[in-house]
Amino acid sequence: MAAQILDGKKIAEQLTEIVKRDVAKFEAARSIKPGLTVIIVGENPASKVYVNRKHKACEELGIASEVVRLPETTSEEQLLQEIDRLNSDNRVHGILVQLPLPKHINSELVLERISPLKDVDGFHPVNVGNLTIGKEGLVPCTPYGVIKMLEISGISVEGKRAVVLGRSNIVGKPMTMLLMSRNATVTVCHSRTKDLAAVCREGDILVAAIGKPEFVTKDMVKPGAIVIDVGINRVGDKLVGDVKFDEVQEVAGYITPVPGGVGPLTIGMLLHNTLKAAELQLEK
Ligand SMILES: Nc1nc2c(c(=O)[nH]1)N[C@@H](CN(C=O)c1ccc(C(=O)N[C@@H](CCC(=O)O)C(=O)O)cc1)CN2
Repeated sequence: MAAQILDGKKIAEQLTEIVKRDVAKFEAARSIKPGLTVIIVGENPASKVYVNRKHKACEELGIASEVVRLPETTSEEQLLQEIDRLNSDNRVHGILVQLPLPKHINSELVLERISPLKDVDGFHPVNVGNLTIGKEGLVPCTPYGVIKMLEISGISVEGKRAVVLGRSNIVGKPMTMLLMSRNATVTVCHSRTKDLAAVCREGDILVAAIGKPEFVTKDMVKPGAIVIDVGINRVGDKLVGDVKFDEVQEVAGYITPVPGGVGPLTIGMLLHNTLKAAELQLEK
């Protein structure tokens, strides 16, 4: 029997409704609007689309949104100064620097400059450290979106064998922590793992985040498994995930498509994090 498709667009709409209600409650109680500032450097066409979507989503939810557009020639120092300015502006609760940055700018340095309390991407070492010790404050949006997708779909990870394919700081590692703290037994595998297919086949849950188009094939999936595809790869004019959808859906129990799977939840989680950041700053 073909897998049940987890429809990210529908689930993201449900998530947006929840965040919208929470933002309204916050504003009524505090008389403050949560505020997000997104910085984009350069003219990357996909980045421009994502930044516009974030701005629009904020407007729809009652979050104050500002986009700082800087030219490709912006120096690292100028960008750091802009972050310093936003760090000390108390109307700005969340700061996000859209990635990728131009090659002459050190992304790590830039992301570490954002105040951990305003780091709505959850990429700052302080937030990474908190997640590692089981304190979920500002959590990276994509893996957090996967968890919300499973929760909203009524799928529990408790006690399940989960395999995370990919060990990036942005997805693989935080995904592992989030699954582990929800009592899944997690194996992380990557490009150097021996007998990768056999390891992947152990997963009741398989999260593919390796950044290789259609890498996961049918023989790598346990029958009935929950297959979450985090990959977004452009191949020619087509968008494909890390999973070979057509053949894997024949064996999986649940599967996320690309597009229309995990991607749409990323922006919902960003809005959730913006509200969370505003709450954290008011607690201080
Ligand atoms: N600072 C950050 N930069 C980037 C992040 C991030 O989380 N923080 N992630 C990506 C871009 N991104 C959000 O910024 C993002 C990517 C994809 C989607 C999405 O909804 N994808 C759709 C397909 C969209 C399309 O047609 O192009 C899907 O998967 O269905 C949302 C947000 C890199 N930079």
